[in-house]
Amino acid sequence: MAADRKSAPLRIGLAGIGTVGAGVIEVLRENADIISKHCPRPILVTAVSARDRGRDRGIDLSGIAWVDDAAALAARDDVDVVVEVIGGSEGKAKEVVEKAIAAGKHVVTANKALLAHHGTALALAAEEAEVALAYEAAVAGGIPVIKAMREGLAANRITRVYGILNGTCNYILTQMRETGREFADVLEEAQKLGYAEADPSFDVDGIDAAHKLSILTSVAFGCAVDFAGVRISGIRNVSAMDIAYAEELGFRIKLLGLARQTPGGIEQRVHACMVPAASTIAKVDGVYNAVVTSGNFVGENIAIGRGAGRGPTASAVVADLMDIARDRILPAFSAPAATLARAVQAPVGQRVGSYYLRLMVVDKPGVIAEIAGVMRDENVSLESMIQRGRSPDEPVPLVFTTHETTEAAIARVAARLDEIKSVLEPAHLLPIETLE
Ligand SMILES: NC(=O)c1ccc[n+]([C@@H]2O[C@H](COP(=O)([O-])OP(=O)(O)OC[C@H]3O[C@@H](n4cnc5c(N)ncnc54)[C@H](O)[C@@H]3O)[C@@H](O)[C@H]2O)c1
Ligand SMILES: N[C@@H](CCO)C(=O)O
Ligand code: NA
Repeated sequence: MAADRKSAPLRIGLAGIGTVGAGVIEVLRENADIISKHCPRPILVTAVSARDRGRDRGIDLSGIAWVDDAAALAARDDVDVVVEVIGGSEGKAKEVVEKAIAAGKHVVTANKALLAHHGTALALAAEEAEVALAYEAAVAGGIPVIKAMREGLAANRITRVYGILNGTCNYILTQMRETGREFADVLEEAQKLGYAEADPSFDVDGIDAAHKLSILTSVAFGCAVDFAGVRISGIRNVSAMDIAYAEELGFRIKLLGLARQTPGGIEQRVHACMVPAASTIAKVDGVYNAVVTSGNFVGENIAIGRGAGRGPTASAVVADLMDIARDRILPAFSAPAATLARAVQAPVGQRVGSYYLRLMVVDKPGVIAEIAGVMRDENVSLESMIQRGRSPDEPVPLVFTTHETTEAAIARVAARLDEIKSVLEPAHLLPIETLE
């Protein structure tokens, strides 16, 4: 019996046949020979479910059972693993995963929103049911970052993890820099390429990166997933002008997710920031993601790869299926779920670092002195200033970089500058991350 099970097919119920789901079928078919070399059990999709049965997806579904209600996949005798690639933190996706676990089926998902909101509870349920909850595709797409952190780096105390965690934003920022095009144009392109979330504001407002960061934080620091503890802002306010000034100042603008252990607790932040143009992360462009992990013995470890799209994401889903077929099942978030306590979150406003500040001002004598006075009052020291172009009729940009200061001090500066009549727009503020 045991020998039979070891070579019997691992049967998949696929919930969702969109970008990722169709990719999973494609990888399993096209790479069947290579997969069988690494894996003692064939992996077969036996049942599928999606919203629209009649849609032409360009893949042959003959011989695969169609299920109208994806949650019914859990009850099928011909399904050992439910692959959830529907998306969304609530609704059908959650029901599918919960029912699968309750029915004793393994789960593989690409759904970071679901895990960010319900990851710890689902991990607990999966452990109690003695089934896998695997989600490599959910964080940094095709990069095996969960595997690296949970296995390859497992002997380390992790002190910091950060990276480019959203392919759509990185694609948009790269295109804006390379072509000077505006944000909205490029977003449409990322959607067409299958990179963006169903609601692309999740990408551009930093929510998707925060979902992923909260999962990484849990794996890295052995705490409960705490999405509410992430401070989030996105890239909507990054303009072509800031991208050009970044270049001039020796930086690139990236949307980063950063988590680290501080004396006051765990700090989790997602925001656009300037990074040194010469740094490795600055050169990670397009749909590529990067995850940089610091461990107390290994030092710094960098993984780079495609973070979104059909092929890379499906590659990660299938790798998880292969682990299940090999009986390699680990606790979802590295530590056993029952030990994942809610970590203290670091207090807000305590970031210490430099800032980029762009103001749009009326070009008249005394403006700079007034601005410098505010900085002096708040004890914020200037590192550089760029003023170019004179125009009595139009707002002109004034760009500053500061020496090290606190987030709270720079926020007070921005609020006070907003009250100056000759400052025409709220300050465009970006942290400068030296990544040291
Ligand atoms: N596209 C990517 O690059 C990528 C990368 C990593 C993770 N993900 C995640 O993978 C998941 C799927 O993303 P996608 O890009 O493939 O989305 P998609 O919109 O292309 O596909 C979603 C699929 O789910 C089906 N679906 C929707 N509601 C359903 C319901 N109630 N019952 C049954 N089926 C339903 C749709 O019919 C469709 O087949 C999401 O969680 C997403 O965040 C996507
Ligand atoms: N929308 C996501 C998909 C990958 O998780 C991104 O652009 O990174
Ligand atoms: Na991954």
